[in-house]
Amino acid sequence: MNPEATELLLAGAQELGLDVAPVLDQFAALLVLLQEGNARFNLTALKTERDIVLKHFVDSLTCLGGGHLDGNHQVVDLGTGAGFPTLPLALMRAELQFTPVDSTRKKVEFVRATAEALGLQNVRPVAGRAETLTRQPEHRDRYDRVVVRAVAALPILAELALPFLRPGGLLVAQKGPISPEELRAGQRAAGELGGRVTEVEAFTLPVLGDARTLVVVEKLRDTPDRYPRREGVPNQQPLFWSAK
Ligand SMILES: C[S@@+](CC[C@H](N)C(=O)[O-])C[C@H]1O[C@@H](n2cnc3c(N)ncnc32)[C@H](O)[C@@H]1O
Repeated sequence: MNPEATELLLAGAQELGLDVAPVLDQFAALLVLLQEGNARFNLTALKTERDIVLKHFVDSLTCLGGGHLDGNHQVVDLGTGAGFPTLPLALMRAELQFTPVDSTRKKVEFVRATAEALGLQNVRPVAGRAETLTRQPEHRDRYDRVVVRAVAALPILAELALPFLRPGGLLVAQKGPISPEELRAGQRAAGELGGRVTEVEAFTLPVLGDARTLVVVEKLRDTPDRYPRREGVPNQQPLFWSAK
């Protein structure tokens, strides 16, 4: 990792109250693996070290804000893509057990190989769509937390994520700015699925100052059996929301 990127990672994490120094070598290794992976199969649009450090690594670490992931939790990362936020979070929090999920097999294989290369014991990737995985007993009502970054609008996330959670579990959604309409639809969808939006916290990304929102949804009771609807329907017909 070049000196500027190293400095930005340390400073960005510090702004979040985190010290990445003990795992700096692993972050540097992750950067190389990501760039190699990108050269083979276009995994992420971010190519420069500066962008990867700020918009993938530091951005992923903002999921630790508010302490919602503190503890020994089983965590699904819904729509992990090239491993975000799972990989940065797993480097920082050995006590969290991650199940990154993605419908694209080549991305899941990349995350598996990368976690192994980094020596991460707490990452067990799974390929599949959330709509189908949450119909399987080993994934339904099982997890303490779902984290998600940059996957879908809140009503869609609620339908895809809440079935993974046990009652009492939390969905922690890291998003850009959220419109009042999306939030209202998300609140109604959460209620329909057995949950409740408990927190909406606007903040800015360290160094860059981009607007972000952390939305937390608590699962209060079992999700009705009719959810999630079949593959693709949550995206095509989001609950309580027609804006796309
Ligand atoms: C824009 S990418 C975001 C990736 C990553 N979370 C990040 O922040 O860089 C969205 C990912 O979600 C996955 N995805 C979308 N809908 C999904 C579903 N229903 N089940 C599983 N994965 C899904 C896609 O395959 C894609 O890799």
